[in-house]
Amino acid sequence: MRRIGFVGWRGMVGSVLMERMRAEGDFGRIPEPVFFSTSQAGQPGPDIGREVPPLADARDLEALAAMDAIVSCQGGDYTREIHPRLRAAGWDGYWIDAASALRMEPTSVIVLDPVNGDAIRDALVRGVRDFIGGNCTVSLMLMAVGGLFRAGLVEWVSSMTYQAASGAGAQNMRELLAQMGRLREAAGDALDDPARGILEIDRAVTEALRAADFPTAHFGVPLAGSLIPWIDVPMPDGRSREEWKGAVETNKILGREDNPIPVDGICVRIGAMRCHSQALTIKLTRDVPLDELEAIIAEANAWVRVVPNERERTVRELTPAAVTGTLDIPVGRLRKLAMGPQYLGAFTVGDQLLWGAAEPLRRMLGILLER
Ligand SMILES: NC(=O)C1=CN([C@@H]2O[C@H](COP(=O)(O)OP(=O)(O)OC[C@H]3O[C@@H](n4cnc5c(N)ncnc54)[C@H](OP(=O)(O)O)[C@@H]3O)[C@@H](O)[C@H]2O)C=CC1
Ligand SMILES: N[C@@H](CC(=O)OP(=O)(O)O)C(=O)O
Repeated sequence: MRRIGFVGWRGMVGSVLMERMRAEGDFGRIPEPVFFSTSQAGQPGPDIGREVPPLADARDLEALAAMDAIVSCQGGDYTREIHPRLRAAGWDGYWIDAASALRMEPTSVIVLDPVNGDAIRDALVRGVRDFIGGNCTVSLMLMAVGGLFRAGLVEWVSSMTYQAASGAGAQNMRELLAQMGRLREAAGDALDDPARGILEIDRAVTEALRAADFPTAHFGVPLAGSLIPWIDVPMPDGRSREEWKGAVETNKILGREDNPIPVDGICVRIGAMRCHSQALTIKLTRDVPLDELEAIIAEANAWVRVVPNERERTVRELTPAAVTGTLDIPVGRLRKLAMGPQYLGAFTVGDQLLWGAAEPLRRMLGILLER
C-alpha cells in the first residue's frame, strides 16, 4: 500500500475526510498520496504538511490504475463512469467510496468497522476490492444501537428521521441559511419590539415563506420554518429511496440479507445543518430490563453514549447543536413504550458528515494501511 489516490477531496464530504486525516496524522502512514480532480488538474494539491505533486486528472485511467487504492468522495456519477472502466482494464486495487452507486453490488462490502469489522476483515481475506461507505442515516443508527442488533435483541425497527440540510449537499446548507435570513428580514423591526404582537410577525414570516422569490432553488420548497417529509426519489412501493436504503443497507451491513430484520419508517428533512437525528421504535425479541439494554447499547463501541432519560441532560446533550462537529453518538429517551415490555423507544443524534460519511472511509483506509 504505497500509492493512495484521493478523488473528491475538495467537496464537502472529501473536505471533512481531509480534516480528519490531518487531525489523526494519517498522511504520515501513506508513502505516496496522489490527489485527483475532475476540474483542477495541474493545480496545487492540498496542504497535508508535506509536499504533494500537482493535482492529477481524475479521468486519466492510466494515472488512476497506478494507485494501490483509490478513495472517492466525488459522487455516484463519477463512480459509475470510472469504476467499471478501471476494473475492465484489469485494475485490482482497493476502491473506497462514499457514493451509494456500488453499495448493493454483491461484490462490495458496506464499511462501518465498529459494527462489521469482522465482515470487513473476512472480505479482505476473500479478495474483495470494493469497500463502500453506508448511507448516513443507516451508519448513524447502527453506531447508536448496534449493540442491540449484535445481541440478537431486535425483531424490527421503525426509524423516524430528522435529517440535516448537509445530506442534500453544500448548496443546500447555504440555501437553508439564506432562507433563515429571509425569514428574519421579514419579521423586521417588529422582532426587536417586545410590545408588537406575535401574530403580526407570524403573518409576515408566512407571507415570506410562500413568496415566489423565497430562495428554494436547491430544496424546491421552504425548509427553514418548515420541513420536507420526503428524501430522495420514490420507490415503486411508496417508500422514498432513503427509507428503502434504511432496510437494505442495514441488513447488508449486518450480514442478514437472507434473513432480513424489518427496518422501516419515514425520512424527513429538517432545518439542522449537519446532524441527523432519529426517533427509534424497537420491537425486542424478548423482554429485557431497561438497565441491561442501556449497558448493551453503551458497551457496543467507543463513541456511543447513553444519555439518561432526564429532561435537563436530554435537552443539553441529545441535540444537533451539542453533537455537530464531533464523533459522539448519544442515545437517549430510552424507555419501554406503552405498547408493552418488548417495545423500546430511543432517540439518537450523529454528525452525518463524520460517522455518516467520512469516518467509515478513513477507518477503512486505516485497516488497509495496517495490513
Ligand atoms: N453529502 C452527504 O451528506 C453525503 C454524501 N455522500 C456521497 O459523497 C458524494 C460527494 O458529496 P459532497 O461532498 O456533498 O459533494 P460536493 O458537491 O461538495 O463535491 C463534489 C465535487 O465537486 C467538485 N467541486 C466543484 N466546485 C467545487 C467547489 N467550489 N468546492 C468544492 N468542490 C467543488 C469537486 O470535484 P473536482 O475537484 O473534481 O472539481 C468535488 O470533489 C455524494 O455524491 C454522495 O454520493 C455520502 C454520504 C453523505
Ligand atoms: N441521502 C442522504 C445523504 C446521502 O448522500 O446519502 P447516500 O450516501 O445514501 O446517497 C441525505 O439526504 O441525508
